[in-house]
Amino acid sequence: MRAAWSVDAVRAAEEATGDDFTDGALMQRAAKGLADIVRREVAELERRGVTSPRVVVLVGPGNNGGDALYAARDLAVDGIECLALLVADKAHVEGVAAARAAGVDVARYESASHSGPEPEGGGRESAHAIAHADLVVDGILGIGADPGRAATWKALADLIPIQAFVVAVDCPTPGFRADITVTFGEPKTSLMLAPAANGRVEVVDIGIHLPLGEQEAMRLSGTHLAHLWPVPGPRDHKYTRGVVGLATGSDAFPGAAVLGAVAAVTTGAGMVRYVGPRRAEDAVTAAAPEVVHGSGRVQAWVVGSGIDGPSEREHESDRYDSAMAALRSEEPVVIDAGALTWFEPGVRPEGAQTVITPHAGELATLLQSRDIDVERSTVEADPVTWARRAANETGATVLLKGGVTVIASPGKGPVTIENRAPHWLATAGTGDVLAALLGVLLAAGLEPRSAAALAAYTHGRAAHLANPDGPVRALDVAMSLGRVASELVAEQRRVHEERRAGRFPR
Ligand SMILES: NC(=O)C1=CN([C@@H]2O[C@H](COP(=O)(O)OP(=O)(O)OC[C@H]3O[C@@H](n4cnc5c(N)ncnc54)[C@H](OP(=O)(O)O)[C@@H]3O)[C@@H](O)[C@H]2O)[C@@H](O)CC1
Ligand SMILES: Nc1ncnc2c1ncn2[C@@H]1O[C@H](COP(=O)(O)OP(=O)(O)O)[C@@H](O)[C@H]1O
Repeated sequence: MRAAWSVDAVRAAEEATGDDFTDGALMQRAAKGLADIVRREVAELERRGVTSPRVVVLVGPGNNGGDALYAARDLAVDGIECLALLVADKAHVEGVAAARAAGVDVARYESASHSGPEPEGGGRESAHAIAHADLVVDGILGIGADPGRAATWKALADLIPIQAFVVAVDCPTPGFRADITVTFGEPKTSLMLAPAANGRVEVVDIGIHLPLGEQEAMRLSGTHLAHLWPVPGPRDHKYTRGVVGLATGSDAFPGAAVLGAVAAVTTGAGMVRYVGPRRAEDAVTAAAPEVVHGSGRVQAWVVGSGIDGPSEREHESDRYDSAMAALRSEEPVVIDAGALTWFEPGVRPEGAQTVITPHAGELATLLQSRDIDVERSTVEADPVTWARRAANETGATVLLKGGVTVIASPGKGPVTIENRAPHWLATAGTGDVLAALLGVLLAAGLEPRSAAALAAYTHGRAAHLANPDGPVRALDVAMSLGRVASELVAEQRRVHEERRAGRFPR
């Protein structure tokens, strides 16, 4: 499991040390840890044949720039030359002085829009220095970054050569990429939310430690998740394994029913029941003859994929009636797509397990319907806060879909983040597959939070397996679920055998 803390919690812990955190021991420790890692990477570049790697340190206006300047000083003391470029209209004054005193070449970046004074004795440097760097330290913005104003330095990010190694200080400046992010104290949630931008995250101990249990977010390891996969035993039969009911698809969108049915059958449900209009039934039978039609006893329902919620409700169609009946059932329910617009207070029986699977736009609409003023873009900018808010407003477990999936349950506990899915998964129909997969896991008896975490992880792995590093279609993701399940079961077995052999599993 990986844990991450909120920026507020990290700042509070730093303040609680009583350190003068603009220039005290914490910053010196952060700078030393950063310099150690840059030194190691410079040596690695040399080992790979880059002679005297050119190191450029980009220095922003706040303490993040301070860390970078002190690290440049530590490197200079060790004989590693670097150019520190001040890219904002102010810079950490003591850091500039310390770096210069150690022989660092401190210059102002000349095309930055600024009115600030020249550093004493310092020159000006242009884009050329960045464009020829072998290693760039991004010390522009850290946890004080205001992403709303982050376009300021986008042009600098574009100057960094593709082959240059980039080390981000604490977290990458918005719009910058990093090969390594050197973060201080504890990992921050923002690093989990943008895994592609961070590269590898290395945590430098600066003497602050936040208690486990108070983390804001966590990501479960593949091994942990593999152990959640339900495996049938000798006494099982199809009903004990779990029957999932699908109230999905419509005359307008029969494909959603097909995708969900194929996903549910392939995932390994004990049985799949389908309830929907004739056209969708026929399509489901053609694609998945294992599916049983008509209502009946189930252990979990999936409701809403491929349903136009407002229009079905207005026409009070049979489709609406059968899906509403499923939505009102005592069994665990996954509420997806169109059915999210029917999820009003009181629709689900008190205490019944509910998982909702909105994307950011659907989550905003759901909250607006409950008089909460929020837009899609607001949710996208802070998915953790809004997933939590929705869980507490609705009493449901929220699986918020997107480039990174955030899972929140009612209460104050940490959210679970799943950030390993390939971005090729962003294609129509994959949400229908996910909802059905999740329904199967609930029907097998997993509790909502574990089922949601396992479903999001399995979904991403299935996309990868379907076509590694390339485009996927939703049907292929659905068809890959059975093979992912067998990989997870193999992982369970491997760990079990290692334990039996007395070896501690990896
Ligand atoms: N706290 C500690 O104990 C420790 C902290 N440490 C280090 O400090 C870092 C946090 O430092 P920080 O608080 O100074 O914030 P930082 O990220 O440097 O940015 C603030 C400056 O940027 C500006 N600005 C922001 N967004 C902008 C934008 N989009 N576009 C333009 N300007 C923007 C903002 O301007 P303002 O909003 O004030 O106008 C302000 O000037 C942390 O990540 C870690 O590296 C370590 O030393 C360990 C101990
Ligand atoms: N950029 C992305 N990277 C990885 N996965 C993504 C990305 N964008 C969306 N997804 C995933 O793709 C699926 C899309 O679901 P959804 O938006 O409901 O589409 P549909 O309704 O067409 O099936 C979700 O599982 C979501 O988490």
